[in-house]
Amino acid sequence: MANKPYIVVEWNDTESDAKGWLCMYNFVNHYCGGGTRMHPTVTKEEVIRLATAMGYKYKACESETTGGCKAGIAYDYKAPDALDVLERFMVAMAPYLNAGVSIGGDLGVDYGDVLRILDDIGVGLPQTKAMKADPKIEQGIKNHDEVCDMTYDGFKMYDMITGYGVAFATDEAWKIKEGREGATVIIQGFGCVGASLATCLDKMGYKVVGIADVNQLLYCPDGLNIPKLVETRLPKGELNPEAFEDNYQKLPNSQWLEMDVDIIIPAALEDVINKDNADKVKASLVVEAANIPTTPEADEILREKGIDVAVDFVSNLGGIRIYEVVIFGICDKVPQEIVDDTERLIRKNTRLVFEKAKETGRFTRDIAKEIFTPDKSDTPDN
Ligand SMILES: NC(=O)c1ccc[n+]([C@@H]2O[C@H](COP(=O)([O-])OP(=O)(O)OC[C@H]3O[C@@H](n4cnc5c(N)ncnc54)[C@H](O)[C@@H]3O)[C@@H](O)[C@H]2O)c1
Repeated sequence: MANKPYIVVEWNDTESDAKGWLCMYNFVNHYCGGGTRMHPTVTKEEVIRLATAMGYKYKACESETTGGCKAGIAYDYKAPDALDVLERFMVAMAPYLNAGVSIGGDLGVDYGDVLRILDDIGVGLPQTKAMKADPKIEQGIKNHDEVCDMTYDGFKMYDMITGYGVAFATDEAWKIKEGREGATVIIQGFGCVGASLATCLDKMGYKVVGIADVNQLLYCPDGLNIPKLVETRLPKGELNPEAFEDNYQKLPNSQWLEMDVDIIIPAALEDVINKDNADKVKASLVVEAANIPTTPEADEILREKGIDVAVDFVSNLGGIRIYEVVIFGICDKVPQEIVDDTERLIRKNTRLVFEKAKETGRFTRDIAKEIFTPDKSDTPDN
């Protein structure tokens, strides 16, 4: 059983005060994958927790080809030299990237920028030697380039798949809990994940009554007009006040988790449900769209209160599953086929966890961690 990260690398920028870490939690088939985040508050511990979650996520993703990793840079992603910092970090990490450590985007880092820098510094899409020699993978990479440009329900595939997957996890968990039709939902975050998640839930008949972004909690007990809010959304996932209707209330965004609703979904930042606020949660289901949004202390409070948690590494695996199925040729480059595959997998895994929780009365995170324990690491390619 892998319970410690296999490799952690630390980096200090020579041109700025940026600092960064690459944590390779485990290699499977000499390969691992995960995102890169940039934020002033990133720490080594956070990167390790995120990489650990990636290890569990690839296991839940049924991957036989990839382990989990994560990169994090402590720097302001809005700074004028943020992309230069990202490039210098990736140059420093190139020996690992060249050996099959595949890093993508995450909070504050755009996947397109990562792909462009990887090309510029001569790495290309990170692969092991065996992958580079495999014509099927070469074709998979070409297919992946095409899939990145495809759309589904008006969203680019990568901007859609994680949010839709979280919506499927929500629906499966809610049905097993025998929750009422038209349940009310509040989402924290309206970026890539939050906007597509709200769209899919709205289409499935859930009533999205609140959305929190960096500026406020927008709340309406009768339900928000999701298509309009999505269509008018501002860059960086901000709600557009021009789309607000007269009966909408603008509340402080810290109130997102204490409103009287059936389901709350953190889809923005880490550690937002913590020891200082977990006792205020009134919902009976928390669905984790963000990575590590609940601290271990908050978990204890939710467990005591009998609140179920659909955990991050099961609910939000859409973004890594799409990469996996396209690169390794599991799905054709057909948007509906890719969405169906993600839906099948996320519903199946959510069902496994929630049915066992119902049967045993145990906490969902404990069950999920048992079922999806990552494999012990093998080595990087050399
Ligand atoms: N993008 C993906 O495919 C993907 C996949 C898996 C997990 N995740 C995780 O989901 C989360 C969101 O990712 P994203 O890609 O949607 O990010 P994003 O940058 O597109 O959007 C972030 C959203 O959070 C909001 N926000 C920021 N600070 C806030 C605050 N204090 N209160 C309320 N809202 C706040 C922003 O206004 C924005 O709406 C992250 O934890 C990320 O790691 C993303």
